[in-house]
Amino acid sequence: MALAGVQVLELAGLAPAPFCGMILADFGAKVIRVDKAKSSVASDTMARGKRSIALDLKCPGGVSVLKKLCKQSDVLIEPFRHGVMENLGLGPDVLLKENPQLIYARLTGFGQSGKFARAAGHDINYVSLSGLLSKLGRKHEEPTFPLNLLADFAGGSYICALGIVMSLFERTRSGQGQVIDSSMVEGAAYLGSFVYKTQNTGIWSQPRGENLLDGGAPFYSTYTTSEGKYMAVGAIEPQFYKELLKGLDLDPSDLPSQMSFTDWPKLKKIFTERFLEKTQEQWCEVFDGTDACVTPVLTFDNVAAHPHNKERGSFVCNDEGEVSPRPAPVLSRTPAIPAMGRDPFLGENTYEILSENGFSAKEISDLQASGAIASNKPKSQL
Ligand SMILES: C[C@H](CCC[C@H](C)C(=O)SCCNC(=O)CCNC(=O)[C@H](O)C(C)(C)COP(=O)(O)OP(=O)(O)OC[C@H]1O[C@@H](n2cnc3c(N)ncnc32)[C@H](O)[C@@H]1OP(=O)(O)O)[C@H]1CC[C@H]2[C@@H]3[C@H](O)C[C@@H]4C[C@H](O)CC[C@]4(C)[C@H]3C[C@H](O)[C@]12C
Repeated sequence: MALAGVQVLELAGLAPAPFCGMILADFGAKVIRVDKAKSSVASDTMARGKRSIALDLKCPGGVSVLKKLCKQSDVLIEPFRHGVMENLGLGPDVLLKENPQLIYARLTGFGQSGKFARAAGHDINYVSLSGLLSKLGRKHEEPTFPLNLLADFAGGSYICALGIVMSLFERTRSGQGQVIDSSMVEGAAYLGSFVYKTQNTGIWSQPRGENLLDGGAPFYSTYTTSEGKYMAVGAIEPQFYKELLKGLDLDPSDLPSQMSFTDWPKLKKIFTERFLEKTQEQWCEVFDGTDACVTPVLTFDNVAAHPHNKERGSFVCNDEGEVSPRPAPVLSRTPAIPAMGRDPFLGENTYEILSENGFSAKEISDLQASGAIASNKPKSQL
């Protein structure tokens, strides 16, 4: 796999760092999640392919274990607000001095500097500060956030993973590590570059929810079908719009012109009424295989069984019967091979990780006795 041979330490966090670690694990990195020794519940629901070590970083023994692991690792991902790592004596100055090749990824909401650097926050706060939340939502409604996808995972996990991979690539030339300041506010804003950089084109000239791509246009929206399911319509270009009207059995000469936005509410009403005439399956029969850009809104229950997704194997099922998306993108020679086993218990792999990283059996039992580490495995594993 593409990241084989890369060792990553992921300090346990809520959602963005776990997904970042999972991406790296899916593509072959050896990802070690560092859990709290005193914790009993894992909040990491994206632990695929990871192992877990439990350390108490509030005690000197735990800190020195982490330092030693960092000396032998390529990447550290830390998910705490600014200042937490420094307070633990594990700031980048310390760790990069000991291992100048370390890539020290700091995945936070507000970044390492600025007024909010030490403030608590969640996805919705980061999207709001990115400017993008002001653009999301239906007409006359409050801004609507797309679950916690935009900042946590797209602007957070993915952007941070990209930073890590770029740093690994650069390190092959310079031999040096570096610090990644991955702010979810900035990651989300950066993903919104298209929206920022098209502000003067006129496509956002109307209030929120009344524009081309924010649900204002009748040909870029969702519609309810006769049995209460939904179809998604994205027929922007005139040739595709023509196919849409054909599928809906509407005569263009009876309708206002496509780009007359003052007529969009009227056109939307016509489309709404038409979509209510058939079931989702019937509309798929009409539109599948055409260029009308009309697709069913699939649910988690039927997404894996959809013929297109099934043919490509876009979803995988693990040993526990849990269906989840296959890692993307697909690399032709070194594709990701997601692990199929269950997630690790907290501290399940503490002993094996320590011994792999050069700790003797005596050192491990001393650490255990001092409370610096914890394990979910019986001592006979030593
Ligand atoms: C799905 C839920 C998660 C929702 C995601 C939400 C929408 C987000 O937006 S996540 C993004 C949050 N923001 C960030 O990550 C930005 C950067 N981080 C922060 O700003 C902060 O970390 C913080 C605000 C998120 C949290 O602040 P907090 O004060 O708690 O933490 P920090 O200041 O960072 O400091 C950490 C302290 O901990 C110490 N530490 C760290 N490691 C160790 C160690 N090894 N040993 C000792 N000490 C350690 C560190 O030193 C700091 O100490 P100090 O404060 O003294 O400095 C999910 C949320 C809950 C989940 C559910 C739950 O877990 C129960 C179930 C579990 C089960 O397994 C699965 C189902 C669950 C129901 C589970 C389901 C979901 O996962 C959740 C609902």
